[in-house]
Amino acid sequence: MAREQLNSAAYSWNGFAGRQELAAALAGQVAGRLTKAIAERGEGLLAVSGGTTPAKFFAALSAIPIAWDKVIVTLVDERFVPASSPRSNAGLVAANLLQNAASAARFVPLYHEAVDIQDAAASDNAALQSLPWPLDVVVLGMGPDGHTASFFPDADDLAKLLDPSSDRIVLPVHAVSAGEPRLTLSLARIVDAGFIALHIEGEDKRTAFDSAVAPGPRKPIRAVLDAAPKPVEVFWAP
Ligand SMILES: O=C(O)[C@H](O)[C@@H](O)[C@H](O)[C@H](O)COP(=O)(O)O
Repeated sequence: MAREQLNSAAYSWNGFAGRQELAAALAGQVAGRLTKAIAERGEGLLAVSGGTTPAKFFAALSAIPIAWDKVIVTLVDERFVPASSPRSNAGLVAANLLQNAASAARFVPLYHEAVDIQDAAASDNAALQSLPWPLDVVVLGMGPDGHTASFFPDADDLAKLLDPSSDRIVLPVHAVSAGEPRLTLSLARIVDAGFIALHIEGEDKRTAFDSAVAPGPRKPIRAVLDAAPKPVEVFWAP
């Protein structure tokens, strides 16, 4: 497996020659971590991101025959739209990950009808308390602006979203650059995960990542790297 290993205290770089090779490798890692969690505590808790990057990874993971009936899948973040919307991360996960062997998993969405995003976040926060925290696996994406989850640089209350000591599970997000209002897991819950992967593809994302880890104004992805108690595993392909 042709991969480029670059390490630092905050992250471990796993570079792949192609996106399909990355998808197979990341899916294997995630499946292995979930299987270990199931062996150790009887269940596995996985949070995945949406967007345009994860589809190949989701398809590869969905086909791996682990004990999916003991896996709970939720979202790192969600747009404030119903699952029927083409913008829905729940819809993306349903169509690409909760298929094949993985169709046996339990899915916990973030979106539900609510008066506004604050109400939706508050009821999510209550509902998700009962999940078997901490996350065993979280798979993050990243935008060219260095956002991850829904930690957009122009978000209202960004400091609250990035507070590593927050006791919140789900927070509301208002950010002009995000498009619609968002629901996001807090940074505190994300960095508490047993395995933190960052899945990025393309030269623009590599440039954005290199910029985010270089000295200079701190971008949201850097807040995650800084707060994570163990190196974040970065998976990248051109
Ligand atoms: O809801 C979302 O959009 C994601 O959770 C978000 O954090 C995503 O990972 C990045 O925006 C990258 O998105 P792309 O994969 O589309 O580049």
